[in-house]
Amino acid sequence: SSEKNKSATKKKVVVVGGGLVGSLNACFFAKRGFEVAVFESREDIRCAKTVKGRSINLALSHRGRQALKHVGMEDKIISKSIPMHARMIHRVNGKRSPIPYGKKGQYILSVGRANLNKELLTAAEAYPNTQLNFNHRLLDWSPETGTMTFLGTDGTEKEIQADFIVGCDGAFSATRKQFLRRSRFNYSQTYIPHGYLELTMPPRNGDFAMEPNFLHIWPRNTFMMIALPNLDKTFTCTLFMPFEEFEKITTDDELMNFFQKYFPDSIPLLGVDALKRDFFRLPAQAMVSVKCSPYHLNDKCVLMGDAAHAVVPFYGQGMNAGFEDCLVLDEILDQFNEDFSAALPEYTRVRVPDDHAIADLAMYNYVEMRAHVNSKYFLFRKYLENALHFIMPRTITPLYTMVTFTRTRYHEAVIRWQWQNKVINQGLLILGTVSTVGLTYLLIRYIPKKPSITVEQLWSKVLTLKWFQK
Ligand SMILES: Cc1cc2nc3c(=O)[nH]c(=O)nc-3n(C[C@H](O)[C@H](O)[C@H](O)COP(=O)(O)OP(=O)(O)OC[C@H]3O[C@@H](n4cnc5c(N)ncnc54)[C@H](O)[C@@H]3O)c2cc1C
Ligand SMILES: COc1ccc2c(c1)CN(c1nc(C(=O)N(C)c3cc(Cl)c(F)cc3C(=O)O)c(Cl)s1)C2
Repeated sequence: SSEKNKSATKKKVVVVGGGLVGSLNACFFAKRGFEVAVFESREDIRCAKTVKGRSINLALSHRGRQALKHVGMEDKIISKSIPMHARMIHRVNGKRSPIPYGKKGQYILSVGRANLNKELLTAAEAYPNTQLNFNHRLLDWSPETGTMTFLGTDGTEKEIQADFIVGCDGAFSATRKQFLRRSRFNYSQTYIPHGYLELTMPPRNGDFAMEPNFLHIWPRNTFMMIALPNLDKTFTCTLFMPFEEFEKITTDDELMNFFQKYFPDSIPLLGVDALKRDFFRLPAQAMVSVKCSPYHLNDKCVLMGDAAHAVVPFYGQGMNAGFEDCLVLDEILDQFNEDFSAALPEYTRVRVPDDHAIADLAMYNYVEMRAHVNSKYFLFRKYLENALHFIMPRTITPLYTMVTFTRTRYHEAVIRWQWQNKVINQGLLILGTVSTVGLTYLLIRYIPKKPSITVEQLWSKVLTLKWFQK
């Protein structure tokens, strides 16, 4: 039948990794009518109790929402998330200052990672032409034949044939191994000296312990803590600190002294016992930044999400960028009428500059936050940006607004931001010069022509004074 022929002509797409990007990509390819097979090394998290080791919740913003919208998932995900309209800056003295993200409709969403992953897996599975395989770890694959080798839980190896492979297997991607063996493949990875550790802030009297619709931040230069709300009225607090600092805190007393010094207001909210338990439960996790190019290999394979570009989390964009990858490839497949041999090089040409730009931005923000962002500076910068945006809305748009609330290509947002900084610096220079010249003019203009006292008179007064002092 034509249906049979249609599916027969459509390629068999294998998605490696059933994480956030892999499961969303499965929806994108299934929606296009491809035969999709997802292979995920972990067990089906929908049956598992909790997912350990990754950030428990994430900030979803415009780019990610647009991708979810394309496969009809936006409303379902939003219904299980909490809007954050502003940041709440916590100062050492306990004072808190809200800074709105923008105009009324501009907010970001706190979503639970496990729930998001489950919803996307279920959405992918709902397509008749999609098959999910858990407990299958990719060992290797052949660019020549498209043969893929997976390791099952029982230790047996399984070979399957793929027409097209989408590597969504995260920062330590196995799919990427084949790319690393080829000439002209560029790869770099950087571990930052900071680690992160998650603490849970329980509800207080049955309700959120802090205002729920905020991204809470305790900026302390080298240290920083942020807290995002969860549907169960808890907050997940993520503490960022150099590993060598984590290593210095080995006892309850050292922990309490540290929190008393840097995050005093959070102690009663976290609860002393819960803080001690959570802090020593798991070691701090590392954060790595991975950049590579090209993202495609012939017309056989493409890397997407963290497998292509793992970024440090200091812009809350990793998942949003990975989700936008799915949307960009889909737009290009439309442009090239699904001709992979033309679409894949175009995807690399378009997407590499943008994903490298967000990787650089996130690293830049990490260095900024660590170097000199304490509460005052953070507040000053945000007020200045928002004020300039208010005065000249079409000329000055804060960088985080372009990154978080628009689909301005990441590398274009950086170019625009650099240009804006030049304009602001020149503006400040002109302002400085004009006010100096103006002030000097006023001084000269209004200082009395005829001095009320001559130099001789002034000198004789000085001598008299000196004489009195003897
Ligand atoms: C502390 C922290 C906070 C963050 N906060 C945010 C945020 O606020 N907003 C945001 O947008 N992003 C955030 N991120 C980034 C976000 O978590 C990642 O960008 C996102 O998870 C990438 O999704 P992915 O599917 O590409 O990779 P992953 O989520 O890593 O999924 C990869 C999947 O592939 C599987 N896999 C791995 N190897 C194999 C193999 N060989 N065979 C088969 N399967 C395999 C893994 O089991 C996993 O399920 C944060 C990250 C961290 C660490
Ligand atoms: C779950 O773990 C994590 C870890 C880090 C993040 C998130 C979730 C979500 N993050 C977001 N960052 C921005 C942003 O653009 N900037 C510049 C900020 C960057 C930092 Cl580091 C910060 F603390 C506040 C802002 C801010 O402006 O609020 C958003 Cl907008 S959301 C960072």
